[in-house]
Amino acid sequence: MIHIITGSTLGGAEYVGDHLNDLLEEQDQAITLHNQPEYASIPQQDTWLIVTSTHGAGEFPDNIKPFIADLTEQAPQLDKVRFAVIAIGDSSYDTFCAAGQAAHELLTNLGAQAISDCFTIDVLETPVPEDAAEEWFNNHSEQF
Ligand SMILES: Cc1cc2nc3c(=O)[nH]c(=O)nc-3n(C[C@H](O)[C@H](O)[C@H](O)COP(=O)(O)O)c2cc1C
Repeated sequence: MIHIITGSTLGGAEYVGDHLNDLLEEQDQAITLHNQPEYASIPQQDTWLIVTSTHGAGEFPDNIKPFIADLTEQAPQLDKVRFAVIAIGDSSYDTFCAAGQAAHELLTNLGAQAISDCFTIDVLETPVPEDAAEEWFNNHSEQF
C-alpha cells in the first residue's frame, strides 16, 4: 500500500499527487491519497509518498500542518515505513522547499527508511511540476 500525502495551498502539490497516483495505478499498486492527511488514519507501515509545497516563511501548507504537528509531538517509531518526499517551491525564496526538507528530516529522525533523497522541484524553472515528478518517478518506480 502506498499512501500519497499532499501539502498544498494553491493546488499545485495536489495536482502532482494526483499525477503520481495515476502513474502508480498504471503499475497496479494499491494507493490511498490523503489530501487532508490525518495522523490517526495513516498506518505507520508501508510506503509514504509526501508531496508538499512550502508557504509563508518556509512553512507547511495549512492542510498538512496538523499531520506534521502530530508526528512531531507523538514521535512514533516509523521503522516499518519507507518514504520519499517531493518538495515543491520557488527558488526566489531563501526558504526554498523548506517544508519538504523538514518533512524528509522528520521522517528520517523517526526511523523511517528513505527510498530517495528529498526531490525538489523549482516552479521558477519547471512550469509544469508534474513533468519533473514523472521523471523522478520513472527513475524510482522500481522502489515502489
Ligand atoms: C505566500 C507564498 C509564500 C511562499 N513561500 C515559499 C517559501 O518559503 N519557500 C518556497 O520554496 N516556496 C514558497 N512559495 C512558493 C510555493 O511553494 C509555490 O508557488 C508552489 O508551487 C505552491 O504550491 P501549491 O499550489 O501546492 O500551494 C510561496 C508562495 C506563496 C504564494
